Amino acid sequence: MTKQNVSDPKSGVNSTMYGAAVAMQPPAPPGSYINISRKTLVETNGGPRINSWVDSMRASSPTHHMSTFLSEDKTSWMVHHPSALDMFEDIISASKGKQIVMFLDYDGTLSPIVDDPDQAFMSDAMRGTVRKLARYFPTAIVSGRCRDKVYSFVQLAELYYAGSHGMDIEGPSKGSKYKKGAQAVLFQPASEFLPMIDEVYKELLDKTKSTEGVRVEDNKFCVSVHFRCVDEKKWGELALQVRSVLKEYPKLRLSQGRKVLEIRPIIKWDKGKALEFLLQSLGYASCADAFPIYIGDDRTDEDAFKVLRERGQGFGILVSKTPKDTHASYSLQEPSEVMTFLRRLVVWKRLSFKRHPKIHKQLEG
Ligand SMILES: O=P(O)(O)OC[C@H]1O[C@H](O[C@H]2O[C@H](CO)[C@@H](O)[C@H](O)[C@H]2O)[C@H](O)[C@@H](O)[C@@H]1O
Repeated sequence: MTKQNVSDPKSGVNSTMYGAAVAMQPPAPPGSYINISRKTLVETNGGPRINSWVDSMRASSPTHHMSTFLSEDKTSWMVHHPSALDMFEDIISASKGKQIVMFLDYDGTLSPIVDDPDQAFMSDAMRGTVRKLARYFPTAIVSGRCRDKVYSFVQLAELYYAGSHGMDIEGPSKGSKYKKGAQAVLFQPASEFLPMIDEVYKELLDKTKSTEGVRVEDNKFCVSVHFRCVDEKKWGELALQVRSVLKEYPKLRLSQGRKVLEIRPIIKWDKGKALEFLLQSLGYASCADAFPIYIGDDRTDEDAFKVLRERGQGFGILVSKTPKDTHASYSLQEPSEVMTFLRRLVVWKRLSFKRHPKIHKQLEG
């Protein structure tokens, strides 16, 4: 899959671009992701670059089924990103002697993707599984959504939450029961951008109101413009509307998720930084102690997968039915497989506690 490192001298933002974000590039291959650079954002006025926006919008959430991929592509994908269920024993043995710390994305990982973002509920079975998981492992939800919103879906007070793509982090009110010295957490590195984000949210609402099916979501430190329900013929029009707002805001950047344009501050903070921050807050700054497992389905989760690869610590697991360009080590196909994987972790831990009942009692208490 095509992949380019792009440095924008204007904003100083370096972004990895996959596929068609640069003008006149061929369309991105299925399954790749795009960050639209500020250059593309501000230096053009319609024409071919809007076409590349539309290409990248198309590539952000491919509809291709696994059966449409060449068999060598599928084989190569499964060799390089095998199922985390098939590799469960290997994952466990790699974690030996370390505390597993769980990081879970929300949409597309714990809840299925649906048309209406307000209806993306997780099942009671998934909630029960995550509750049990958090009994045995420090667990954080890391989401692009506003923290309050994702909390209202998950409803588990014992978890850590990182909302707005990691720009709004809060720990459980009672603190961590896993590690002495874990700090109480509330961290909002983009708070100075709140008035700007609020302004942009309102402008985007106004500017896009004529486009049927568009949905603008206020995620507190970032804004999502959903085009899942917008007719594909209108994507160019929507791209123009969004660009006309954003060109006035050099301190904001645009990236893409699954049928969504994500607008956020250009600060160097993302889900990967949030993961590192949470590990440190939990008292696991040293790689020797902790084994992080991050499960996510989206472009923004790649920042966290990349951090784990670079640190050589733990693993990333990509939730996807189709081959994608990813820094994750393993794959799971859909939220139901995520639930199975989490349940196996719980069962494995319970069994190991049976062999060490004293530790079990301490944790349960
Ligand atoms: O980091 P996440 O928890 O995965 O959040 C990323 C975005 O997720 C939501 O949008 C996605 O899910 C919606 C509901 O299934 C779907 O309609 C939409 O097309 C997807 O992009 C959420 O609404 C966004 O605000 C998040 O940024």
